[in-house]
Amino acid sequence: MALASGVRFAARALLRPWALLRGTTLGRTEPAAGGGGDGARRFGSQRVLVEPDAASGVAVMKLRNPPVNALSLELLTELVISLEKLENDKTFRGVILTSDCPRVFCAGLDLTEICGRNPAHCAEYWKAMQELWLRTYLSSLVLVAAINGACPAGGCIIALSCDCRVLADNPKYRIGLNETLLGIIAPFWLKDTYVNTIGHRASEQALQLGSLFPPAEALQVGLVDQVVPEDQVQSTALSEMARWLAVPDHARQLTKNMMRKATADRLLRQRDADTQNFVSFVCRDSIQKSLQAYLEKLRQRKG
Ligand SMILES: CCCC/C=C\CC(=O)SCCNC(=O)CCNC(=O)[C@H](O)C(C)(C)COP(=O)(O)OP(=O)(O)OC[C@H]1O[C@@H](n2cnc3c(N)ncnc32)[C@H](O)[C@@H]1OP(=O)(O)O
Repeated sequence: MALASGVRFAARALLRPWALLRGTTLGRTEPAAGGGGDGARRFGSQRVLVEPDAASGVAVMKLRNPPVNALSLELLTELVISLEKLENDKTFRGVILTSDCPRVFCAGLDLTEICGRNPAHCAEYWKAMQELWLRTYLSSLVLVAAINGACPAGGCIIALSCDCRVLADNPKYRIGLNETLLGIIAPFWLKDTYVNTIGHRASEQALQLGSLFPPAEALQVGLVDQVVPEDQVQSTALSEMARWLAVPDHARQLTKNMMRKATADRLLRQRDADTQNFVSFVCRDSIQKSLQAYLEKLRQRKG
């Protein structure tokens, strides 16, 4: 029965991707009425706005932590809770992840969470980052990243954990794991996610150079799946979502798990060691100095 309804839904969505827009504010400038159409009720938290559309089974999850969606401990926690809520509600089959902040999808780790902080806080923070990656990378939902702004480091990891990525064609919106430029290194599970997406040689080079790819290069290296004009990112993400939802959930979910379980298990087997490695690394004086200098440089630039 579920399969039949799943197929029926998919046919409808494939014919009219815009049908998925119903009840969301996507494509509309004015603030949505209280709850959108079809009884959809927006929910979320201070830093994550969720616009569910029960009729389509698709929710839009917007990061809303101005000015740059830096991954604070609160944002990490609220993202995990919002995703878990949608996964537990069988009405929903897909989530589009996007930004509510102009020009930035997500600026990566909130550096103030690890600069000048004690080891206990750094450990708590890193566990939250691990949890978000595990939740998104292994999600039973279809996750489509609608990348409507800059997407460095931790932001890139969130996008890479999705099933596919649509990037706005703006040369300022660069994407990549640029950790080495801050004097830090990506942990193995970020490396693994990169390798699984763009291959070993491309990852080896991009990780060492801390490459931030402009849209055309990101598409060429396979870091994103589509590059479209900025005003088409959300509609393209919806069309892509319809393509993925045309597949019966059970078969797609088992296949996703087959493809990703080994990578996730590597972290699950050594999660405490990974946390200890992170804490001992970032709490080194030399690394603290490097991060402080980077933050200072950021604060001095403008625009
Ligand atoms: C040890 C292993 C860890 C591996 C895992 C992940 C690593 C990381 O994620 S480290 C973080 C990497 N992130 C970056 O390198 C991005 C840094 N930010 C930028 O490049 C720009 O801010 C960005 C392109 C995202 C946006 O540019 P603008 O729109 O011009 O904004 P501003 O640069 O003016 O920034 C506004 C405001 O935000 C502060 N900011 C920016 N990024 C961060 C951040 N990641 N953490 C904390 N704060 C950040 C910036 O300093 C400005 O602050 P104010 O001057 O106080 O307004």
